[in-house]
Amino acid sequence: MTPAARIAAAIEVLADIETRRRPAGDALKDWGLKHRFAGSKDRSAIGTLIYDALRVRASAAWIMGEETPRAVVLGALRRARGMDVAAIAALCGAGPHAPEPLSEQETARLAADDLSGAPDHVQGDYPEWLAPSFAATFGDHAVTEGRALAARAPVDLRVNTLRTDREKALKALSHFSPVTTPYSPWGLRIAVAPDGRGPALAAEPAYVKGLVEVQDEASQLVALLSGAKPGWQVLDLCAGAGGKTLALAAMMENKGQVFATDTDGRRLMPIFDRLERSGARNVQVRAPKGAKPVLTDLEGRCDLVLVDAPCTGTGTWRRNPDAKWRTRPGALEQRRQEQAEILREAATYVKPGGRLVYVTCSLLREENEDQVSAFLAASDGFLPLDAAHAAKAAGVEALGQFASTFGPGLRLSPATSNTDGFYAAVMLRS
Ligand SMILES: C[S@@+](CC[C@H](N)C(=O)[O-])C[C@H]1O[C@@H](n2cnc3c(N)ncnc32)[C@H](O)[C@@H]1O
Repeated sequence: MTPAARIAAAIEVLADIETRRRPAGDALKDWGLKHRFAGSKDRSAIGTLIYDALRVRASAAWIMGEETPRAVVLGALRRARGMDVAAIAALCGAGPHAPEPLSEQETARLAADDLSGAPDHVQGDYPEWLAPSFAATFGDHAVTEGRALAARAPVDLRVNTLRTDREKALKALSHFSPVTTPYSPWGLRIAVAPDGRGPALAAEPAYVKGLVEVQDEASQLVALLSGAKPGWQVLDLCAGAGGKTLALAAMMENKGQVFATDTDGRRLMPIFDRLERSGARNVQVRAPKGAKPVLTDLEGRCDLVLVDAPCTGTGTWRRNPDAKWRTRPGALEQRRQEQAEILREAATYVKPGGRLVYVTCSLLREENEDQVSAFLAASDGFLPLDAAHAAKAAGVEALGQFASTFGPGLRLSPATSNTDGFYAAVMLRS
């Protein structure tokens, strides 16, 4: 396919996403099935363009003066790709499968690229319904944080210390030119190519042999902050596919026990292969059994309970630009209620002298500091550990600079720590 035909295809797929409210991945897959002549490079280029368009959907539509899929894709070529109007004009109308030629108005709007007068949520490319939460969390930095969340993310890997060390992993992956991450002692970072393609890791020997796992640096850091030690009894209450579970097992050097559970058994499915690959042998997966409790024996027994809570996922928009527009306004309140319930339950498994660590991949204070403060106010016997202290104790003193000013815990974000957005608070039970 020509570059112009790929743009026309991206407009078509974006129309499908918007009119049928479909996840981008599903719409792209369907398009590929119906257009078998398109090769993997074509599909990847179309997908990258759609994700770039979703990153800057609001600002692209604003500069174009309309919200049609065509306007969003053309605006994104300008705003996300930095193409000038002549380059965009050269693609439109270039052959039978290209988008229609630019109109005079489109040419003028692309040339002006004018965001003056746009509200913060448009300038920062986040949903209007989240504007009050962004303002409450970031104040004057809301646009900066939104823009950083609208950028592409690198691929971060966690070196699995059960199998190797960072030097050896760096060598094994040297053909991808990885660099070490600034904060996590286990982190490697690989830049994505200008076409948006990341490294093909699934077939990479270092990955297949479990030397590395894909995990954003912030996700590694919140596991590190938990302070898990060899020999501990640890409950990973919202284990999902096991990203944090694997990091905890490595921190514990396979000594002690990690209990990994999740109310959604399907989400736990990938954990079994991942455990096998990683060489983690101290993890017991407690899959849900209908209404039958599966954790009763752990009540009051755990040194550490990690709550990697369900959340709006605002911190991961760099990797899921689709999600920022698909999340509905009611979701924040629903997540808040779930988080409060999970925290109450999690507290029952912590032994006296043990710790409860609350984590989200959201940046919103309603899901983070406010949630933890409300839990602490309502529960006897838990005290927050100062964030700078927790960071120092975990060997990542530099994270103290990200201590929250709204309450307990610390917050990482693309704009401040150049990671995904995460929040973590450590609470100690007396
Ligand atoms: C942020 S995800 C976990 C990600 C995972 N820890 C990782 O590192 O890959 C949150 C998980 O919480 C689970 N969840 C939701 N409500 C729950 C509850 N009441 N108890 C336990 N898990 C719950 C969801 O099914 C989801 O898998």
